[in-house]
Amino acid sequence: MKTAIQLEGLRKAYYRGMLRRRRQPVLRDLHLRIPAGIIFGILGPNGAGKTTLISIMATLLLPDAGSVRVLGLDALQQAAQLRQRINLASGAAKFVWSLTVEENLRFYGRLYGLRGDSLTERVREVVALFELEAWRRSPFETLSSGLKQRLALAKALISRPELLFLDEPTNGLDPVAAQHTREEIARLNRQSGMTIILTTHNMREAEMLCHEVGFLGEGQILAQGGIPALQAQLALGDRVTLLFAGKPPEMNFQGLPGVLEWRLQSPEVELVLDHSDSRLPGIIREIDAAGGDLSQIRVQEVDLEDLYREFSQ
Ligand SMILES: Nc1ncnc2c1ncn2[C@@H]1O[C@H](COP(=O)(O)OP(=O)(O)OP(=O)(O)O)[C@@H](O)[C@H]1O
Repeated sequence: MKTAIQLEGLRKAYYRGMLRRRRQPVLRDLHLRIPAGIIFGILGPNGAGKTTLISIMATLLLPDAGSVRVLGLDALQQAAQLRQRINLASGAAKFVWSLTVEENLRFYGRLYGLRGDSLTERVREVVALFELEAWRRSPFETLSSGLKQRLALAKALISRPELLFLDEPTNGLDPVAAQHTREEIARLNRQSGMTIILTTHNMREAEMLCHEVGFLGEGQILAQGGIPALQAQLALGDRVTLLFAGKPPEMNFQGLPGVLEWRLQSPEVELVLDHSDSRLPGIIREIDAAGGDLSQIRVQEVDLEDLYREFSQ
C-alpha cells in the first residue's frame, strides 16, 4: 500500500516565559506512517500536540528535529512543491467577514493561480459539491457555524488536493451539522480516494469516519490501528451477560466469533464481545446447538471513551 505520510524521530518544543527560557517539549521522537487513500484520525487530549503535529505535516510549522515525508516529498526541503498537492481546513475557519461565499472562494482560487473561466468553473464545482448554491451571495458573517464549516471544506478543495488535513472539523457544530460534515468527509474519501488526516476528541466520530487512528500522548503515537483492532488489543467491548435456566452448557465460549473475554459465574456467563449486535445471533444459535437453556440476555455496550481514556491517561 502506498504511503501518504512517513515521520521519523520528530521533535518539537515550544519556548515559554518572558525570557523564553522554559522549554516545553510537545513531540518527543515521534514515528508515524499513514497509508494513502484512508481517513486517519489523530486522537488525544487537549494539549497533546495534535495541532502541532498536523501543522508540521501540512508544512505550516518546522520541527526541531526529525524527517517529514509527505506524498513522497521531503516536507522540509520541498515545501513549496508539496503545498500544491495538499490543503488544510481548520474547525475554527477564518474568512473575510464581509465577502460573500462566492467572493471568498474566488479569492482563495486566485491564490492557487486559477483565473477566468477555470476559476469560475472550479468555484461552481465546489459550491455544488457542498450544496452551498443557496448561500452563494451571502456574506460570510451571516452564515451558521455548520455552513461556515462547509465553506471551509469547499475552500480547502478548491486546489484539488491529493491530501487534506482537517483540524477538528466538527468543533463547535451542533449534532446535526456535525453529522452532515462527517458525511461530507466520508463521501470525499469514498468518491475520490483522497487521503484525509483529521484531529478529533470525539471517539464516536473517529469510529464513524476513520479507517485508522493514532493516539497521541507523551509526545508520541502510543497506539495506532483500526478502532476494532485497538479495542480487541485492550479487550474492550460490549459486555453481554447470558443467564441460563439451568447450568450453562459446557462449551468453548472463548472460541466463539467476536469473544474477547469470558467469565463463568454459574448460572451466568459473562462475555466481552467486539460487536454484540452482529455477533449475538450466531452465539445464541451455538448455545442452542450445545443444549443451553438461555433465560435472559443483558447487553451493556462498550463505552468508546474507555479506549480514549486508556490511551490518553
Ligand atoms: N505557538 C506556541 N507557543 C507556545 N506554546 C504553544 C504554541 N502552540 C502550542 N503550544 C503549546 O503546546 C502544547 C500542544 O498544543 P497543541 O495545540 O498542538 O495541542 P492540541 O492537542 O492540538 O490541543 P487541543 O486539543 O486543545 O487543540 C500546548 O500545551 C500548547 O499550549
